[in-house]
Amino acid sequence: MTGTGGALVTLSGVSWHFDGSPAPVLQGVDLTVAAGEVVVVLGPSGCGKTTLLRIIAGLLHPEPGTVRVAGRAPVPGQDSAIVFQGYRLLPWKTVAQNIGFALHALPAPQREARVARYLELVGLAKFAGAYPAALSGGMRQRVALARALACQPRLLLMDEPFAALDAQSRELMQMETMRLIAGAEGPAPGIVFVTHSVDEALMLADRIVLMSPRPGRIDQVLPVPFPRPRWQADPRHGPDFARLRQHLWDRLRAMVLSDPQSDFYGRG
Ligand SMILES: Nc1ncnc2c1ncn2[C@@H]1O[C@H](COP(=O)(O)OP(=O)(O)OP(=O)(O)O)[C@@H](O)[C@H]1O
Repeated sequence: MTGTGGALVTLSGVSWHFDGSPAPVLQGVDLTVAAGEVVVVLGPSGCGKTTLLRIIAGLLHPEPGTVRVAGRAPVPGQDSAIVFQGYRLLPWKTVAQNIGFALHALPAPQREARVARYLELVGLAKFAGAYPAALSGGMRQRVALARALACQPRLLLMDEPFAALDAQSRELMQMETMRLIAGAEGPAPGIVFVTHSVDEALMLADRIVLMSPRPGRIDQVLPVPFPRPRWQADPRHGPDFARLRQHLWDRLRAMVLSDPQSDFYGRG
């Protein structure tokens, strides 16, 4: 799962300014993501993390700057799959239909076989015919993850996917996600994962990209050295975890307290 192979994603000088907004959201972002690498983007609220994901997905075109996924400008829905915080399942479709929704290009027998395989992988085979309303938050997020993985994307974009879950479900989903990705067919996808949680970043990332507030720039990039699978040799009680955690918190606190636009300005 560490970053082997060439760059899957390359961002060069990426900036973004919403029409009518007083300041740019992103400025001069340079970033690469290797095939199979997990890059976690961490930063204060409003620093442009979701905007960055939308640019990598090809939903927004940077101005100025370039983005390449596997060597070309990204095509939405073709070069990546996205998992959102709010699941975005279709309530009128069953679990199986939701997972198969993006697989319409496959002939029916192949589509059904693939849906069955991913239902099995996320442990929801018994719920194939259920509707999202009948599922818990954790189960819905597993369906959303299965739907994304079933497309066998080379790039998986995850936008605070577990933020709405309770603490136990959140930790189980972090663990499950790493297991599912390792167990999915084909080469492991590159992952760009957005979060506010320092601990989540440290448990999931090969590298953490720490962003500064408005306009969002890369403040620093930290390699995370803990071996995988991380829930077996749990690094959370070791001194290296505590040191990295402290470093990230100190930096986040300093950036937020010195940001004149932050609600916390002047409290430091
Ligand atoms: N469509 C839009 N038009 C104008 N401004 C926008 C639009 N979408 C987002 N913004 C603003 O751009 C900034 C960055 O938004 P973005 O959602 O990318 O940040 P974020 O880091 O993901 O935020 P959070 O951590 O709170 O989810 C915010 O100030 C937001 O209010």
